[in-house]
This record gives sequence, structure tokens and C-alpha cells, in this order.
Amino acid sequence: MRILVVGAGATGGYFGGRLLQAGRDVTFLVRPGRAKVLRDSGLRIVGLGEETVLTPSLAETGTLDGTYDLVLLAVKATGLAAAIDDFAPAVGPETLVLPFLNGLAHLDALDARFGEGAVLGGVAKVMTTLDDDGAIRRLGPLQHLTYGARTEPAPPRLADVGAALEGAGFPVVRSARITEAMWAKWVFIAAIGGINSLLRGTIGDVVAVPAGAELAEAVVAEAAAVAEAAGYPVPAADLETTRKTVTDPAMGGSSLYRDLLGGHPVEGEQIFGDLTARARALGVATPLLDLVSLQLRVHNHRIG
Ligand SMILES: NC(=O)C1=CN([C@@H]2O[C@H](COP(=O)(O)OP(=O)(O)OC[C@H]3O[C@@H](n4cnc5c(N)ncnc54)[C@H](OP(=O)(O)O)[C@@H]3O)[C@@H](O)[C@H]2O)C=CC1
Ligand SMILES: CC(C)(CO)C(=O)C(=O)O
Repeated sequence: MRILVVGAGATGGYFGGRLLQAGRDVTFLVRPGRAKVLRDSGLRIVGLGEETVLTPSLAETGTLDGTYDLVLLAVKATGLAAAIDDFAPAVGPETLVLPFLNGLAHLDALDARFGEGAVLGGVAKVMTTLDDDGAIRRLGPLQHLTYGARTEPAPPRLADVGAALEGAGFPVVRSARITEAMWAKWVFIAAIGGINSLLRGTIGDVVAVPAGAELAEAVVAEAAAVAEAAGYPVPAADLETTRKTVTDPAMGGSSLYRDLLGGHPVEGEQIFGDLTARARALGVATPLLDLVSLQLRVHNHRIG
């Protein structure tokens, strides 16, 4: 199966790199800056005692000249529209697109361009970031992909997707309820990122002070209430994982918090603006998440 990874950053670079290591047919679609780093230094995965250097196959944007079987999409939401235009030449009648962006907003844009049947649902959990020198740094052991069809019947090539992703050194789950899984991840990331942003600290910082853990639980409860009202209640085990994570003294920050601290644009509208808008439409009060959403809007406005 020919796989095109769009976004060779912390998420796409990590999972794409693992697939490459496992011998899969992987090409990374990259823009000139990232292409230079990957050509000069290789695709490096570091941290947790690892120093892996891979030689990836690259396609620069604007040079795609054939279709792929599977597109793994891992760009920031802020770059989604441009990325869609850039990888569109790789999408033929049989291509499946598997996005790993947080939230659900990206699905509308992908469905509109490629058709709902071609767009799978996906959830990535991984603790990685890009170092200043372009290496993909693991910050913790978490690594997990979930994927599934959003349409009935499932696309015939879904089984091939499983075969392509499995056995590459990270757990992969095919979900029959992928939209529910995406909501559960949305609650997870909105809770972690919301707590980080609201209190300007890691989860460890927050739970170290009196009333910190209570605030963390309150943010989880708000996000979970929206998912429930939307018809996708977070399964009890996932909710428990989220609660444990946001009260874990060893837990750090989300990628959104790292972007916030670094003065970069954040996925505020996609993770919080969309969630709070849905909450309002459903009659669910989300005062804490509203504040996060507004705060991130101000941040994005300030940095321009
Ligand atoms: N980091 C994490 O731990 C996790 C992140 N996520 C989600 O995954 C998504 C990606 O995040 P993350 O990996 O952190 O982001 P990064 O910024 O690390 O990586 C995004 C990559 O996409 C590339 N890119 C952007 N536009 C294009 C384009 N048009 N063509 C080719 N490449 C492009 C960027 O390259 P360039 O150098 O050219 O800008 C960059 O390398 C987000 O929605 C995030 O919320 C989900 C789970 C975990
Ligand atoms: C919390 C985490 C690491 C889980 O994958 C995440 O999604 C992010 O930082 O964006």
C-alpha cells in the first residue's frame, strides 16, 4: 500500500517514521523548509533513550505526480486548507484519507473536497514535539492510533489500512465507533489543553496547589457534558483515563500549550471555539471552556 504522510512534524513524522522503519512504502509530502532539514539530517526520532535516523522518501509540494492508496494527514488545523490543496493530486478514486487532527472541524473541509466515503476518522495519541533542529522528540511513552470508517458500508480498502498500520511498533485499534472515539479524544485534549492554558501551567503544576485538581475535574466535566449532549458520551474507561491524566502530578502539557508558550498560533477555534459553539447550541453551560476559548482567541489575535 502506497502511503503519503502529509505533515512530517511531531505527529506525522513520528508515526510515518515508525511505518518507514517497519518497511512500509511511505512518502512524506513536505514544504521546502522541512524538506531541507529531512534531506540534510534525516528523519530523526529522539528521546526516551532513542536516537533513530531514517532516510525518508520525500515529495515536495507541487511535485506530486500520482495517486496514493492512503493519505495520513497530520498538519495543524491552521494549515489544513493549504494542505488539502497540496495533497489533492495524490487522491484518486480509491484513495483513503486518514486525518489525525484534534477536534472534528477538519472533517467538513475534507468531506467537501474528497467525499465522505474517502475520509476516515482517526485519533492519534502521542507525546512528541519538534526540537529546534527538526528532530522529533518523544516526551513520554504514549503512542497510539485509532482509525475507522465514518460511513456504512465501510470502504472496501479499510482492511488494507489495518494491514498497513499494524505491526509497526505502536498500538493500532480499528474502531467501529470512530466518531465516538474522536469525541473522547476531543474531551481529553480539551481538558488537558484547557487546564494548561487557563492556569498557565503543566498538569503537575496545577495539581500541586490547593484546589488545582478540583478545577481540573471541573474542566473535564464541562467537556464531557458537551460530548454527552451531542450524543457521543465518553465511555466510562476513557473518562477515567482523562480524569487520571489531568490529576497526574507527572503529567506535563499538551502540544497546544507548548505552542502557546512558544508564541505560535494555536488550534483554539478547532479545539475550543467549535466545542463551546456546539455547547451553546445544545444548551450546555461551559464557562471554563468559554474562557479558554476567548483567551486563545486573544493570543492568536495578538500574534497576528
Ligand atoms: N504533537 C502531539 O503530541 C499531537 C498532536 N496532535 C494533532 O496533530 C496535528 C499535527 O500536530 P503536530 O504534529 O504537533 O504539528 P507539527 O507542527 O509538529 O507538524 C505539522 C507539520 O505539518 C507540516 N505542514 C503544514 N502544512 C503542510 C503542507 N501544506 N504540506 C506539507 N507539510 C505541511 C509542517 O511543516 P512546515 O515545516 O512546512 O510548516 C509541520 O512539519 C494537530 O492537529 C495536533 O493537534 C495529535 C496528537 C498528538
Ligand atoms: C495530549 C496529547 C499528547 C495526547 O496525544 C495530545 O494530543 C497533544 O498534545 O496534542
